[in-house]
Amino acid sequence: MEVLGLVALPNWFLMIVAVLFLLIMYSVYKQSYFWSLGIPGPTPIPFLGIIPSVAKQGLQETDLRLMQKYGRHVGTFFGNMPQLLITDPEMIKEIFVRRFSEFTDRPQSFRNTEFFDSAVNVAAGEHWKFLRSTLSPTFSSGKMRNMTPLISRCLEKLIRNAKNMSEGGKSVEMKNLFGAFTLDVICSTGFGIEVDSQSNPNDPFVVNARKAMSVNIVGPRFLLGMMFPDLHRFIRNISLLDQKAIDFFIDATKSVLNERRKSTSDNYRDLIQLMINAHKETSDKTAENDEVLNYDSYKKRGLTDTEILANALMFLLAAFDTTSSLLTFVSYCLAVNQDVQDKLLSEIDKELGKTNTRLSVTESNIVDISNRFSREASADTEVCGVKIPKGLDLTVVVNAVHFDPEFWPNPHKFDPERFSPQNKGNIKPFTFLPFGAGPRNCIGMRLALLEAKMAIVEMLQNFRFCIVPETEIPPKLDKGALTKPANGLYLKLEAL
Ligand code: HEM
Repeated sequence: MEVLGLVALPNWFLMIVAVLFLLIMYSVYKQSYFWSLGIPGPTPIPFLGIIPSVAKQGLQETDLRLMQKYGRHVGTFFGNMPQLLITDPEMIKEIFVRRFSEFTDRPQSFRNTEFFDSAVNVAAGEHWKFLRSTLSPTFSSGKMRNMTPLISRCLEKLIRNAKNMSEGGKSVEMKNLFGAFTLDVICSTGFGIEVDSQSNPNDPFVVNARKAMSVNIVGPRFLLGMMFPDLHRFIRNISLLDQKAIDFFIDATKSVLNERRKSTSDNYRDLIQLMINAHKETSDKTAENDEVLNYDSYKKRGLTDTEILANALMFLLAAFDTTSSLLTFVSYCLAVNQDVQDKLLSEIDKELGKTNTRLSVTESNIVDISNRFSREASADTEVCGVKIPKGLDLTVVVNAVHFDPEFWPNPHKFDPERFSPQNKGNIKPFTFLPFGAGPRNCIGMRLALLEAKMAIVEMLQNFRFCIVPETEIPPKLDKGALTKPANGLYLKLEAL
């Protein structure tokens, strides 16, 4: 074809230009979303939105910059997916607690293959209410206490491995050490399977667990979903996770289920057994969520095998990296702040043997292991004067709240005293959100805190955490959605 009678352009070239033009128009149309709502935010890059900035600076840094520049609610695009980022405690309270019934579900982009629709963190509407009410008693304080013998066995392996790794004064990579421990704990408390991840890294359970957990967040399937949100329902059954590893766990869980159904023993204390028995349990009445949801009224049947399989897998994925990162940062903070380590040791000596030991150090360290958590608006509405259309992804930026000097004076100081009984009352509501907020907060919080506290106490009774020349201060953080060290975290474990 000739253009203005001057140059002859091949048809294929014009076709490509036309397709590109249409694609850019599609993206500009999608990304005009926040302009029409009058919500502030950066000018999006077609198709990519904030992805280039996340790839370059990491999610945490990008979020912090956006919130500093645009305020407590910012309209952004992850690819072509609109996300309203929030750090306003009033807005968080409205969405996550007061008007929870209008914002119950997680955003569409959260959905993986159909199999995972049966997992409590993905399930929607009435199905989520049923799953949450049936699974909640599984994580009650009493059930967690029953799990302590399982955790104690993993602690023995942790200490043995820590001794081996630190032999001859060698520095120890803490994420690796605690990663093996948390994997042992979730295999044992979740599936009733004993592994020693550190000593037997080739155990098929360990190999597949690691594969299942290494999600490439900026992989092709994820990017395609973000750039073309309208295609989501067509591509959703392409797994975001390593399908072979997932299949391994489905088979392993199926055989545990079959064995349990044949067994007459009532000695099993793990999550699989608790899920098999879940419908017989009543809710933990002390749980704040029960007041909001009246969980017992939703429990109408037992869990199906698919629901047990999907949730067992989800617990594995949710428990591993989070708790091991928490432990890694606790050990780092104690190594850098020897005075706090001394104080904690004397606290442990005083409290040991008592139940419910307060370890404010652990609490202060869960600050932002999960950088973000989200809900979806079920209808067009308005919150705190901000227009929210149906389907919008509302995401709390946890690290921006936790490092906000207006809520946390001197936010980068490691100061566990902020969480002491005397000071706890000064914390502004909805500014401390390590496990999310409202009835859909982290269901595994008690298990995570129990295992983390037990591990810290045991480690401190055997070692002193010390920094070495390889210790990165402050540690460079991974660019993804979870706060973890980018290059590992090296410490010396001085035997006591
Ligand atoms: C330090 C460790 C952990 C941290 C920091 C953490 C953090 C979180 C956060 C921020 C959420 C989102 C809450 C919301 O949307 O309001 C969440 C949800 C969830 N967590 Fe955890 N978590 C941890 C450990 C665990 C463990 C050990 C398990 C299970 C064994 C677990 C299972 C879940 C599940 C199933 C959900 C989804 C709940 C639902 O949608 O109803 N987490 N977690």
